[in-house]
Amino acid sequence: MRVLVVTAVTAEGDAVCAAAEPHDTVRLPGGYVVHRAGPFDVLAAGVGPAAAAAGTATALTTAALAGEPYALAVSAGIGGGFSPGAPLGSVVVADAIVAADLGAETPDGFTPVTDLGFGTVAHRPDPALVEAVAAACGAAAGTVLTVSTVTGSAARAAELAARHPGALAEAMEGFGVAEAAAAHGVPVMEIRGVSNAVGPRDRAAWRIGDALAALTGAFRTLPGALATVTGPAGPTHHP
Ligand SMILES: O=C(O)c1cccc(C(=O)CC[C@H]2O[C@@H](n3cnc4c(=O)[nH]cnc43)[C@H](O)[C@@H]2O)c1
Repeated sequence: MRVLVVTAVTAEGDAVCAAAEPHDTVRLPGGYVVHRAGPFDVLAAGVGPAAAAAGTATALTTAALAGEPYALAVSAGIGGGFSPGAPLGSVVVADAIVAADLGAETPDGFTPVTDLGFGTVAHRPDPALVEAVAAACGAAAGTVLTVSTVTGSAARAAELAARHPGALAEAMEGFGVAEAAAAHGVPVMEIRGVSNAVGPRDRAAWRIGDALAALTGAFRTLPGALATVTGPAGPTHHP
């Protein structure tokens, strides 16, 4: 069973690869480079949902055309944590991957695109998979928001928390990975090591090293957790 892991940057990809035995590197169309370690094919696709979707779609399409489709796509990296549920250095596993700013501003406030009659704003990973992975790595499970603008104020953090009561973290790629995975009928997950608090900008308080170490720890437990839910064949694939 092979798992596609999509990160934004190389440092996050390295943290995932550190959890498994590295083997080779594969080049994909578009200049993408996939580092293979244990069951993980790790692709640093760039920052933001569009880059994540483009990279994920390229990897999934390449694998499908080769007759070796992925069993699971995982969006992984560092992220901001909502207090008090997601402290710095902890891990969050998404039970919902939600595009928090995909919509329209109206006189009554933000309106998601789904309320306007089109699109999708949420993907929900398999609950059994979420539960098993979160339990194995000691993570909290909750909504992970995908934003195109990093939250930098208490007011915006409060607005997001009010609109998404189950939100534990925010990052910038999960929804892009999930959209591409959904288009290919491939199950999706999102796993974040918490590097900073969602709220007022405070770069001195970031704990990127701790978040990356937590990510490595989570990926060490992932193969065992997946096996308990799916068996050796991996999650159900819907071509
Ligand atoms: O300059 C800032 O104030 C700032 C604050 C947080 C994150 C950034 C980034 O440019 C990192 C974006 C990168 O890392 C993920 N990430 C990490 N923390 C957050 C967050 O609090 N909100 C959204 N994304 C975050 C994200 O997935 C990107 O890949 C700058």
